[in-house]
Amino acid sequence: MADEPMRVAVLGGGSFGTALASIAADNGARVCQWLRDPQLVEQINREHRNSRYLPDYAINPAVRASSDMQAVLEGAELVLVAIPSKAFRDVVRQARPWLNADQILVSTTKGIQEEGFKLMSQILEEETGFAHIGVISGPNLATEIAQKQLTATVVASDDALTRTRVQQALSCDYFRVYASNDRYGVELGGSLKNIYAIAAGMAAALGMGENTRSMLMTRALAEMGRFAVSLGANPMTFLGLAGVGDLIVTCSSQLSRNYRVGYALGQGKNLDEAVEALGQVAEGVNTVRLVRDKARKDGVYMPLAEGLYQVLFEGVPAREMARMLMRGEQSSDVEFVLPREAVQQAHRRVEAGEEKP
Ligand SMILES: NC(=O)C1=CN([C@@H]2O[C@H](COP(=O)(O)OP(=O)(O)OC[C@H]3O[C@@H](n4cnc5c(N)ncnc54)[C@H](O)[C@@H]3O)[C@@H](O)[C@H]2O)C=CC1
Ligand SMILES: O=C(CO)COP(=O)(O)O
Repeated sequence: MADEPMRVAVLGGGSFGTALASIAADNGARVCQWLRDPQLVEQINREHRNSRYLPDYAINPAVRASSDMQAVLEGAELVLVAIPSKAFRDVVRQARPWLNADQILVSTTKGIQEEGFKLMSQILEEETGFAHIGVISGPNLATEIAQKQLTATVVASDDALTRTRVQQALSCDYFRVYASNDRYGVELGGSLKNIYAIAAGMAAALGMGENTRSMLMTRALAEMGRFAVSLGANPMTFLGLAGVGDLIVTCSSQLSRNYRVGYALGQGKNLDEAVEALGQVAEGVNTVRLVRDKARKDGVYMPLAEGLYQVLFEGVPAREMARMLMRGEQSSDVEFVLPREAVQQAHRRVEAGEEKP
């Protein structure tokens, strides 16, 4: 059986689902991709192109597209779910009758469900109760993958079979798959970085420079780590591709939709116009709201998420927010080395005259 090509199903006809389907087919797998739009199905099968979400790139002709979910899922060993977070649970429910416990189910979606603050692989688990569940996340701009730019991702699961099968299905000469057993941390990193990509796009549109971008990205990492700790997650995972790696790419590239939404806002568009002009999903818009609310509720200090929320939803001008953030409390560089509270206490003591030079 070792020589049999792996059977891979991809749910989702957007840019990432399409890019992943093509990688797996390049790697010799038998790939079926499910999408709703029959015209796009027809185009993928006939022209090997997805003009709606990934124009200008050739899809491996071996990818078969279909809007028949049952046909796509039956017999699949690996199922990649590349559906925006808002529709993720609905689509998994639709798929449920044709899923079975031997299959490996992997979310590729970087978003959070509002009810219960659930990540997508938790939804896979809840809806199926199966054991082989994982996520992939990392610096993976779909357009660059479609160009076969050298790229790496992380597969995260506490199930070794899931990690190994995903590595077998997707690793090829332009795509490298690293393994992690911290599913929650990897998935959380992928969702959180979208917030800061919006902020980085906005800063760029306002003419802010590379020092600013660097400050933003590094402080974003500090804030993400703080949030992870508050949720009992391991902040060390953010040192990898799914944390720092994804933060770098999405805070630096116009190919990131979150960055582009931020850029449009920085140019003076309102949120509805910016999202409308994009025509694709920018998960960070919803994530910033959910994370800001949760941080407030749990008492986690997240000034960047709070600031971005106020710009997006409260009408605070971005430049004004940047000024306020620069005048925020004096803080620690790496809080795992010097705790933030120690910096604040030292300030209080000096200001109270308790510490003389
Ligand atoms: N595009 C990228 O570069 C990357 C995207 N991702 C993640 O992948 C996830 C999927 O996004 P993309 O493919 O990029 O999105 P996209 O915006 O390119 O496409 C979304 C796809 O989902 C479909 N869809 C939406 N609602 C649906 C529903 N109710 N039923 C069936 N299909 C539905 C749309 O028709 C479309 O085919 C996102 O959460 C994103 O964070 C992750 C890494 C890279
Ligand atoms: O997650 C991504 C790249 O790793 C894609 O980012 P956008 O969703 O901002 O396009």
